[in-house]
Amino acid sequence: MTETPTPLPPTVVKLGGSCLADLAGGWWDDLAEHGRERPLVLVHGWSKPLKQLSPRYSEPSAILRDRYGNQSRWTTPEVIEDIKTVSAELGREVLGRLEQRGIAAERLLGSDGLVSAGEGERWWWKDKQLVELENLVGPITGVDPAPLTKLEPGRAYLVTPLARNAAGQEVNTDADRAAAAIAGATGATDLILVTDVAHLLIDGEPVREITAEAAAEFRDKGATGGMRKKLRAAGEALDRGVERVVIGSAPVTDLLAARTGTVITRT
Ligand SMILES: Nc1ncnc2c1ncn2[C@@H]1O[C@H](COP(=O)(O)OP(=O)(O)O)[C@@H](O)[C@H]1O
Ligand SMILES: CC(=O)N[C@@H](CCC(=O)OP(=O)(O)O)C(=O)O
Repeated sequence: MTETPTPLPPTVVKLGGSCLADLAGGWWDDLAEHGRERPLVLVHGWSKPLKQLSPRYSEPSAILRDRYGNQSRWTTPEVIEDIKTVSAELGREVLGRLEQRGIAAERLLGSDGLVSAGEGERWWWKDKQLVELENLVGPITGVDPAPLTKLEPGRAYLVTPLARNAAGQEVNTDADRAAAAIAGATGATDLILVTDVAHLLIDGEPVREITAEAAAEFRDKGATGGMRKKLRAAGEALDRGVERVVIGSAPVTDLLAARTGTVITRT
């Protein structure tokens, strides 16, 4: 009797928009080496590429805050189009780099059946005022891994984390939290959040290891901006069964082995 092999869970790597343009050749060699052993799901951000597309994405009004202090991009249909434009360009580059190194890579929009979103917030802090506005951003309500049909060593997916809401609209989501939801839904043991800082800093000191509980405490009391989103994503990933979340910057071989960066675990 022939046995069906148990599918290998993927490694999920979130590529921060802050650093994507600067990732040098060695980075891709390391990632491809890992990709020959394990299926890869890469989830990318776009904060810096959008700023490079237009100066309006550097204006303070481009980013809103909800009543709890969480940041979110002010997203209109035009912004969704710009996200798709920069993501298509990023996709060509990332897929090219992986394919040169022998990894068959495919690009997916989260909104094409992978990520669903719920009703978004209506009240937002914009230009220091709390205003009611329609923001095309939704909280992630589910991930259907069915479009990830080829989770095999030697293959990678690059996911653009847009989502689809119940009304069928395409909405923006937070890329770190989307990566966490995808890691949970695919049974990934590791979620790697690659960014432009080597560690989480607490009181100016780099943190090597931290529990989910301590990370959540820092998130609620002292974390700001992009790191606040990452800590929120890390907590959600661990709640969904991921064993460890690593936040840091290249070299990626060390990040993937948790030899560098900040490692967050349940206990
Ligand atoms: N406590 C902290 N430790 C480290 N980085 C922090 C902290 N608080 C805020 N940050 C900021 O978070 C940024 C990373 O988040 P973000 O800009 O969203 O990156 P990415 O585009 O990679 O997701 C860092 O560049 C740093 O400026
Ligand atoms: C809702 C919301 O704000 N979404 C984020 C998603 C991209 C992202 O998170 O990009 P980084 O990885 O570069 O931070 C945004 O549009 O900026």
